Amino acid sequence: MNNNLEIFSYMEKYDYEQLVFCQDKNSGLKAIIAIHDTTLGPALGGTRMWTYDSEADAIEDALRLAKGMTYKNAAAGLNLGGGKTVIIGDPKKDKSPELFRAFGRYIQGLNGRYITAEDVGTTVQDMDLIHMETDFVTGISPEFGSSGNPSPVTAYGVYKGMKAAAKEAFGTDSLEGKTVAVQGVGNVAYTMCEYLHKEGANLIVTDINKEAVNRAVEAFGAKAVDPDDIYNVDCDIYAPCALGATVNDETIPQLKAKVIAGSANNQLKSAKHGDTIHEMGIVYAPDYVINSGGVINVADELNGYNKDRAMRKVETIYDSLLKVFEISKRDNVPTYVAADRMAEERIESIRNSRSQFLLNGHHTLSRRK
Ligand SMILES: NC(=O)c1ccc[n+]([C@@H]2O[C@H](COP(=O)([O-])OP(=O)(O)OC[C@H]3O[C@@H](n4cnc5c(N)ncnc54)[C@H](O)[C@@H]3O)[C@@H](O)[C@H]2O)c1
Ligand SMILES: CC(C)C[C@H](N)C(=O)O
Repeated sequence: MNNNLEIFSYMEKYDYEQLVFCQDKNSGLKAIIAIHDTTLGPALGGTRMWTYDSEADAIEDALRLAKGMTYKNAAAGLNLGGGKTVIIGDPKKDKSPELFRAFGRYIQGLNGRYITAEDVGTTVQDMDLIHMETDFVTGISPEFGSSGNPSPVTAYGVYKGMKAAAKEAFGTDSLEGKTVAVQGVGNVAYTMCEYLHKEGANLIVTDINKEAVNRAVEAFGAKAVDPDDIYNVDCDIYAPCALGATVNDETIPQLKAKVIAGSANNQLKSAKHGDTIHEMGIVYAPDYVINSGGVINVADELNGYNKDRAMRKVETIYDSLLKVFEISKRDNVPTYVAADRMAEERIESIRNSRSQFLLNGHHTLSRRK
């Protein structure tokens, strides 16, 4: 999309269903809810709070992230569609109970077409405020019978997914003695490092936040490097766990890793970068498959949260990735294309199985009473 905001043509191109603008003067709420596809079920996706350079950037982010959730939820085998919200604002300064409650009322107005949860810049406490106005929110506090913060579960899924990628690249899924370069040791990556350390992996870490680095150095004996140096360190696995688009023209020539497996969303700057790393023989674990543990966990709340059941489902990320690698080899396509095929095939098969007429209260026969 460009700054001319050709919204409808963009929505048509990628087949978006709905874009909702939410404004509340009293609380300062400015939010955009994007619903991409609800073939599989209601759209579930987190709420990101971020300071955007322009409104166009915020709309584009909401749209891009919502489509990612359609693919993530489909690939994870969830009966959920894809959506996402961005709230324009600084999470350190602009939060208030009024803002999240106003936002909750907008979600309620969508009557279940969209269900939210945490994303970058929002917390369990924010979800609890939203919950005061709507039930269409997950990742709320455990005292409400909920699953709480999804990050540790995302971390477990990334760890399992990294093992699957290691199996593909090295012939064994053991990470003992492997060196993992971790970019960003925040909520997800810290717990991921715990699993890796326990298995005997060597860790190289970086973060723009010095405290986060020090914590990892102290707890796991990790080696610290400067943020710009993480790409060219000697390692087996590069784990992007901070921002998106870090696999790009500048970073790819520096990479020594044989595997890319981390939690960040939208790791490839563009599709061509997925093609390049494929040609180089790097095993890339597609981001939305490996980082789906959080959404799998919060989705479990919709059936009455059961932690064991959720964790068992998160473990299937290992097999999903093996399937992606198999499709990649079978069809001779990069793994990001293979993952898209896996997700699209599932959406299409459900769409087709739903073409049959079903009696409900909203069709023409209901007028005959
Ligand atoms: N939290 C979840 O459950 C979840 C689920 C799916 C995907 N993700 C994705 O995983 C990533 C990490 O999520 P999180 O919840 O751990 O976030 P977080 O904010 O807790 O951690 C990110 C860390 O990256 C650091 N960072 C930012 N820019 C950096 C840079 N240029 N170089 C090095 N470090 C940098 C930050 O200082 C922070 O410590 C995000 O991309 C998020 O979208 C998270
Ligand atoms: C529903 C949330 C747990 C989603 C999470 N923020 C993600 O990007 O997968």
